[in-house]
Amino acid sequence: MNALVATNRNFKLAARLLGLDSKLEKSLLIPFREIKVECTIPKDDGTLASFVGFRVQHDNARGPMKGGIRYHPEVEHDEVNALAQLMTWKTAVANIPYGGAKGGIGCDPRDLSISELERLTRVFTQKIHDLIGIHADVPAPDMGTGPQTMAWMLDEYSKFHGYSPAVVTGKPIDLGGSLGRDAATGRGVLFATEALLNEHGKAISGKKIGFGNVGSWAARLIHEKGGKIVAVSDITGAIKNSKGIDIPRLLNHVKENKGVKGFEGADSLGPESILVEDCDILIPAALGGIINRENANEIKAKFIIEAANHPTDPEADEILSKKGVIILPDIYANSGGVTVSYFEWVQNIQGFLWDEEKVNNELKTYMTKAFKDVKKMCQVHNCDLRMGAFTLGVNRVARATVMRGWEA
Ligand SMILES: NC(=O)C1=CN([C@@H]2O[C@H](COP(=O)(O)OP(=O)(O)OC[C@H]3O[C@@H](n4cnc5c(N)ncnc54)[C@H](OP(=O)(O)O)[C@@H]3O)[C@@H](O)[C@H]2O)C=CC1
Ligand SMILES: O=C(O)CCC(=O)C(=O)O
Repeated sequence: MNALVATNRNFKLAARLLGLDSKLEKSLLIPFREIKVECTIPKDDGTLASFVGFRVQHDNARGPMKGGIRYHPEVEHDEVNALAQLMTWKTAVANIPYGGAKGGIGCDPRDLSISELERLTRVFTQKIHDLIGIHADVPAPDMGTGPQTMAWMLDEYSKFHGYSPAVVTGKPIDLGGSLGRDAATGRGVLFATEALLNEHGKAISGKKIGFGNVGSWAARLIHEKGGKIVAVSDITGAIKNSKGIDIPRLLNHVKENKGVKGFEGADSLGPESILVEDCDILIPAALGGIINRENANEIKAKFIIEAANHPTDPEADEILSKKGVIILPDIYANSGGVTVSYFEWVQNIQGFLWDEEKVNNELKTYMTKAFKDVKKMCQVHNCDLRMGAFTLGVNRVARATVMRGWEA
């Protein structure tokens, strides 16, 4: 299912549960601003290459718009719109003073050299610099981007506006990045998983996950807590060891080989079959829409923790719910990244650096509080965790919108 259709469907279900006025519902759904830019760069061989870049600013009722920048071949209009909308509800669920945005460039970063990626990032920043800003819209990394991308964005933005570290988060530490941001989404996934399992009287045991920034940090931290990771995948392939994968050794292998493929100590798997492997907890941590009506019936996990954004189609949601599978939704489960981005922004504005322990403790406090808030909405509306999170987020944004004078 198209990502925007799926996200709109979840929003509308939440709006009905909340009894939102239909005009307010429509206004909350329509993005504040959609930016589409052409980015042409000279390649290293002297030829020109053109790419399309997007920034969708969905809503700013609760504060500056916030969300990552994705470099991936599948980046397109509807997907970026859906991701921007999810950011609006996510920042509200986390109860941090932001709205939502998302951006990206349709490109395969694996096919571009470092200098080509730098030129592309600088051209993109030149095209959007007057529409982002510390109190307007604050980008961060997402798939295919990282601290280096944010360093280039910061540098290019600062040429127009003066040195402004708080204009992006997820920066290198030397440029004002926060300790703990790199691990934050994965650490938040761990805290979210613990909160859910605790409620069900269980402890961390077997899992499987994608293996980028979020997936590899989640795997590392869950492994440290005694969890058994039985299968992981990335773009190079999927691997499995039902006795548990040696995660520290796998992390070294990935560093040296740029992927999980060829890891000794696990068998290789078809990329599709990883989702339906026998395990207690499934943690999708890559692309959207991978759990759908084609595979939902085959999933054996009892819990799904959505580290990725919108990994589960609404049709799959229905099938899984009938099977009794419990899904911890993206707008709560992966909110650790944007929460520590908020801490980074606060540190930059104050010109003060927190130690990592403070970052991690604050993150745990926010994640625990958000879990309780989501659960409360589940009780009020007699709904599942996804609708609990959506009603929580949408209600907070709706209230802020009305208080700011939407009626006028
Ligand atoms: N970074 C963050 O702070 C946050 C990220 N998220 C979400 O988490 C998810 C992962 O993001 P992040 O870890 O940052 O991104 P990364 O780019 O670090 O990792 C992405 C992972 O997905 C894999 N991948 C990419 N394309 C495919 C494909 N076609 N098939 C299978 N695997 C693929 C990559 O493989 P390979 O490494 O081999 O390319 C990699 O393992 C995304 O949904 C993102 O929106 C959510 C909240 C915050
Ligand atoms: O850290 C941020 O600002 C945004 C992270 C993000 O893109 C996400 O949560 O999906």
